[in-house]
Formats: sequence, structure tokens, C-alpha cells
Amino acid sequence: MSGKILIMTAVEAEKEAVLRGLRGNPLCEVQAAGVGPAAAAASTALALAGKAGDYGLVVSAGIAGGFAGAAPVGSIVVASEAVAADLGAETPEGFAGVDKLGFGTNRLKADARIASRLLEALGDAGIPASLGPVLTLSTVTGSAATADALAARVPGAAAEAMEGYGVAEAASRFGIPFIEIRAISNAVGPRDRAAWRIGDALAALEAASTYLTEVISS
Ligand SMILES: O=C(O)c1cccc(C(=O)CC[C@H]2O[C@@H](n3cnc4c(=O)[nH]cnc43)[C@H](O)[C@@H]2O)c1
Repeated sequence: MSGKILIMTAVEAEKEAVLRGLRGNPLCEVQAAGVGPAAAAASTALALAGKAGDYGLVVSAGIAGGFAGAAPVGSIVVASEAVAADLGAETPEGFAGVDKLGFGTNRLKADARIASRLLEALGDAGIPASLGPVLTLSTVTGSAATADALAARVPGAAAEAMEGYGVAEAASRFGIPFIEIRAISNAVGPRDRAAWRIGDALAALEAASTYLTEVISS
């Protein structure tokens, strides 16, 4: 892969964790975009505008909720795709995504080669990691019923966060490959903010970011 890597987080604490893991790699630029898909898309597009040719990869990185049985707290999820899981309409038959409604797609693929290389590097390093769809939502799930509905809507769903699809949408408009890396801080389900293991997740994000550098240069 040639060119620089633009890494978008939501908040400063995530940005700092990624920077620690990157250990001063001059090829990488890290920005905190703000929380949610709109801030993520706008900030990524602004970062790329007029200099998209400088970048070979765009990364959405941060903490996330993990789906039961797919991604335990403290583990890493590498996205196979970013899914805008609440972008659509409620219908009498249930949720219909924008794809079903005829307005394009709500799924953007991650770069499969880079994602699988990263997964392999994490595995070799003994860091628990899995590959699967990462959902982007504007509202953090707070009940078992919503968690079940999302898992049924997106078979194989591994994690949910709030920015990946926005970052991916901007990257795709500029024709730049995209990946998403999430460190799991909490289980997707009934709200228990006090139980979020943010410190552990940020440590896992830092460790995963170290291997991001390895993957990029291989
Ligand atoms: O309070 C802190 O110290 C702190 C440090 C780092 C990050 C945070 C955040 O709250 C970041 C919000 C960010 O987290 C993602 N996230 C995490 N868990 C979930 C979830 O279960 N569902 C959806 N999003 C989740 C999300 O991408 C937010 O941007 C706090």
C-alpha cells in the first residue's frame, strides 16, 4: 500500500490511544472527528478534500459495543463491512434499509486484503480479534430487544459503534480503501454505562494500532 493513512476516531481519548500504538509513525495522521456518523463523514471529507491523492487508506478506529457470542469485552473487531444499520424506514413488515427502499446501499465493504492481514497480525500477536460486520448507529443500543433486532437485521453482526459508515462513505467518495478497527468496551444490550470497560478497550485499541503499522508496511 502506498500513501499516507488517515485514521479517524470519535474522541480525543481514542485518538491518544491510537497515537501511542503508532509510536510516531510518520505515515499516519490521526484526527478526532466527534461522535456519530455525520461528524465522522464531514470530518473525513474535510481531511481528504484537496489532498485525497496523498492517502492510500482511511481507517475508522475506536471503542465499540460487542454482540453477545461474537466479540467479548477487551477483544478487537476488524470490520468486514460498515453497515448503516438504522438508515431506512419502519414499515408494517418491520425495518427496511435504504437498499430495500431503492436508495442505494447501507453497506460499505472494508478492504478485504488489509482487513485480513490485520486480523492475522493480531492473531499472531495473541490479541483476541474477530472479523465481521460493524454496525454504525446514531443511537447506542440500550435494551436486549434492540440488540436482538439488530443481530437479526445484520446476520453475523460483531460490533456496533457510531462512526464507521460515515468514515467509509467519505473514503469511498474519494476512491480510497477503508478499514474499521474497534476495541470492545461493553456488550450491546441493556444500558449499563458504569460497566463500560473503557480503559481496557483503549489499551486494546493501542495494542491493535501497533499492528496496523506492520500491516501497512508489509
Ligand atoms: O469516558 C471516557 O473516558 C471515554 C473515553 C473514550 C471514548 C468514550 C466514548 O464514550 C466514545 C463514544 C464512542 O464509543 C463508541 N461506542 C462504544 N460503545 C458503543 C455501543 O455500545 N454502541 C454504540 N457506540 C459505542 C461510539 O462509536 C462512540 O463514538 C468515552
